[in-house]
Amino acid sequence: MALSDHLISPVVSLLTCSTAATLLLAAAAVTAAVAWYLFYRPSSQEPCDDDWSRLGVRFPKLPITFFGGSNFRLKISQLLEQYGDTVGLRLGGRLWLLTVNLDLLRTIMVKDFNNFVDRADTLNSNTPIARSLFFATGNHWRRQRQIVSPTFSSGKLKYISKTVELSAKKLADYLVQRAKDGAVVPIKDTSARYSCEVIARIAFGLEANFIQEEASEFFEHGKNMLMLSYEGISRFILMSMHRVPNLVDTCNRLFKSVQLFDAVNLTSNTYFKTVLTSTIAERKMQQRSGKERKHVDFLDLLLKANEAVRAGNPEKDEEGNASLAGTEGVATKDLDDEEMLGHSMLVIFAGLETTATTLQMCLFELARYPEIQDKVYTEIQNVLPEGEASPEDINNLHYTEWVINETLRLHPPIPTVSRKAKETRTYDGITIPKGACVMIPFWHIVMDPKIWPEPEKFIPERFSPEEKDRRDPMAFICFGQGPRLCLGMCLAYLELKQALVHILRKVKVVLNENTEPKKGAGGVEVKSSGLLTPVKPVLLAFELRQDNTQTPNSSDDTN
Ligand code: HEM
Repeated sequence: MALSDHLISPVVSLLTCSTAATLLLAAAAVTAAVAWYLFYRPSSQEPCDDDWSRLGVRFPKLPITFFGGSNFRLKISQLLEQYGDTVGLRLGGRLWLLTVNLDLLRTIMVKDFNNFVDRADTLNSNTPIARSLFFATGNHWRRQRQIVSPTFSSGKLKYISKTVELSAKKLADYLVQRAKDGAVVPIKDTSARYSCEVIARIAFGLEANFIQEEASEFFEHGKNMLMLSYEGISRFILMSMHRVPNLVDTCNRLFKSVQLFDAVNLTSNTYFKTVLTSTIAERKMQQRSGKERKHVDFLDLLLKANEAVRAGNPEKDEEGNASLAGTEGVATKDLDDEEMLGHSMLVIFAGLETTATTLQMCLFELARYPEIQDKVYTEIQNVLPEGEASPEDINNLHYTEWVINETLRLHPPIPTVSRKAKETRTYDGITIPKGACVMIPFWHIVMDPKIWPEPEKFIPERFSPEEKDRRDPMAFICFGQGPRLCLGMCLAYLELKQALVHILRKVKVVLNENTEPKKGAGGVEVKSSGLLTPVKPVLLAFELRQDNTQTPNSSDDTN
């Protein structure tokens, strides 16, 4: 299911501190057991619902459950195999349309976007992040997206490119050191430190040094901002109680109104509120005094964009506007302090895990396929053999980008997204009723052999211009699609390419007897749902590429 369904679904929202967590976890487990007994028994043979039959959609006659040994991905694949590319379901008391039909997805995500602006769930939280772009609905989303989109455009990236590069060099130096030590590297943690450092620096201008530093409050709170650990229980309860009408919506309203449960870790919320509130206030004062800062960051850009809205002249930017094409409404009110805070926290949350997972899996694939790594290295040597990598140089790394895309195809960090229908609509005989949710499993689309021959193989050339022209663009939607596309896509490519340039110039990434997986042992086994997570932490080894015996000094902090 969607990120919001898996990670922040109502019951994930249950817990905010460890004592309460233990009690509530126990209560949730008992509730789940009772619910399981009352609403779903594996022996039950009676049809669970036929709502979808009059809507022109095929649907399973027996209740669907994701428990009792089944796993989410497998179940979804079985359903699609059995019923075709579009299947009607009832889960958590809601109607869900599961579809991998690319024409229908184009209609939902792009052509008729105005009827599918919202994702399936909002965040059960009373903290600022719950009001941010990812979780906003309808006109609240439109207004925020219009204000923040121009600040994330590729044109604006030139302001922050040098700052990203600084962290990429530090990452490479760190790996050189590990190569000299002969140590294996828990690459997810290292990649997460890199992406978190980049965000702290480019988003808020903070003097972050997370790559080398063992303990960092910002990094720890960034990783733990949302209560991910209760994901399993939330799914268990929601998926099982399919017969309770409007269960999810009722839980959402209840948990939010009683204020007992919060999907956000409140300690992390307080930490970020303190750090970010003072940073925002300081920056506002600087802007009022007309002082120009040496290094521009996203906060500066956001304050300017907000000021423009207040002055009645919202920023225009070809990408920002294009990303809102086909939507209604214009931003007439600037972001208030709470919204600024929420947006800042969202950038940390949305940018940290996704980019770190992609870098982790990309380095693993390069270690697994040394000949592909050699090609990336050769391209880097040809395009920018040494010195600084400007955004233009980075744009010319075509093969490197194919490798990143192939990594995203095989390992999409967010494997599923969702949409919710505002009104009832019929497309080609399929009716999606008002309030129904659409489940879009990317990982299923990107493994379809009709679209991607030999889908399990890592073949970067699939993304050459000729191959791309032959394919429906909806077949590769790992950043989403339409006006609600990932806001940080250009930034993610910049971060990933800068990291690869500086790492591969200095070291080779390899698998050996001490790595996880070991050399020749095949792929990485991942957990079946939610954000893409390997079952065992991936450990990679690095070898010096040339004379890197000197103590690294390339990353002197010039900020
Ligand atoms: C490889 C890295 C990344 C991947 C694969 C990724 C993927 C996604 C996906 C699938 C969505 C949902 C799109 C949809 O519903 O159509 C999304 C939304 C979003 N992403 Fe990313 N993302 C990445 C990096 C980032 C970064 C670096 C940032 C910001 C710093 C970011 C900020 C956001 C935001 C704010 C949204 C919500 C957009 C909205 O609702 O309007 N993402 N991302």
